[in-house]
Amino acid sequence: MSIKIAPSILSADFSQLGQQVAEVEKGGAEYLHIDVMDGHFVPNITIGSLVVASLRPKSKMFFDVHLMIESPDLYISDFVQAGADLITVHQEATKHLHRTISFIKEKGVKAGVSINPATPWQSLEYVLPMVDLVLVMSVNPGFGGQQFISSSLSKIKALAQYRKEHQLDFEIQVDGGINRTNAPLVVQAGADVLVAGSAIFGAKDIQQEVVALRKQGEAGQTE
Ligand SMILES: O=C(CO)[C@H](O)[C@H](O)COP(=O)(O)O
Ligand SMILES: [Co+2]
Repeated sequence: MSIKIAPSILSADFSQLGQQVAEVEKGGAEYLHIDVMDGHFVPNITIGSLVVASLRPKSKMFFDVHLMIESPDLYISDFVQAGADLITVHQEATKHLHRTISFIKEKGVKAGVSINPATPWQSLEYVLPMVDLVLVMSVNPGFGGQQFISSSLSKIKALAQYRKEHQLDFEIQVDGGINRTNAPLVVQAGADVLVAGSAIFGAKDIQQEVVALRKQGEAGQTE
C-alpha cells in the first residue's frame, strides 16, 4: 500500500493560505490536514468551518479535519457542509464515541478517531471495525512544531498488528513532529498517512518538501 502525505495547515502562513495549499497540492499531497482547536480540549484556538468552506473550491485534495474540540457532535454537520471528506474526533473529548462515529458516517463522510500520547490504543478496540482511520498523536495536541514522542511507534505497531489479525482496513495516521528523519520509522511501524506541519510549511520549498518526505517515508516500507 502506498503512503499518503497530509500537510497540516496549522503551520502555514495564514496570510497566504490559498497559495500555500496550492503548493502542497502541486507537490502531490493527497490529504489536507486541518487542525481545529477550541481553547478547551487543547490550550489553543485555530480555525473553524468557514475556513474549510473557503478552501473547498480551491482544492481537489481530500480534506482531513482533525477536531481537537469538546462536544464535537455539535459541529460535525458544519464541517460536513463546509466540505470535509474525513472527520476525526478524539477519544478523550467524546463522551459517546460509538454514537459520534455513527453520526459522522450517517452524514456521508469518513470517520476517524484519535488518541493522545497517554491514551492506550486498546481503548479503541470496540470501535476499530467502524472507523476509516485511526490517528495516533505523536505529540500532545494543541501546537505545531513540537518534538516527536517515540512511544507512539509501539502504538502504531500494535494497531497495525491488530488490523492484520482481524482483517480490518482502517488507515493509520501519525501526527506530530513528523519529519524526514522519523518518516521511515513511522512507516516501518505501520503508518499509512503522515501528517506534517512545520516540516513542510517551514521548508524553503514547500512543494519539494512534500516530495522529499514521501521519499523518506517510502524508504521505511516493508511490503
Ligand atoms: O494536530 C496537531 C497538533 O495538535 C498538528 O496536526 C501537528 O502538530 C502538526 O504539526 P507538526 O508537524 O509541526 O508537529
Ligand atoms: Co492534527
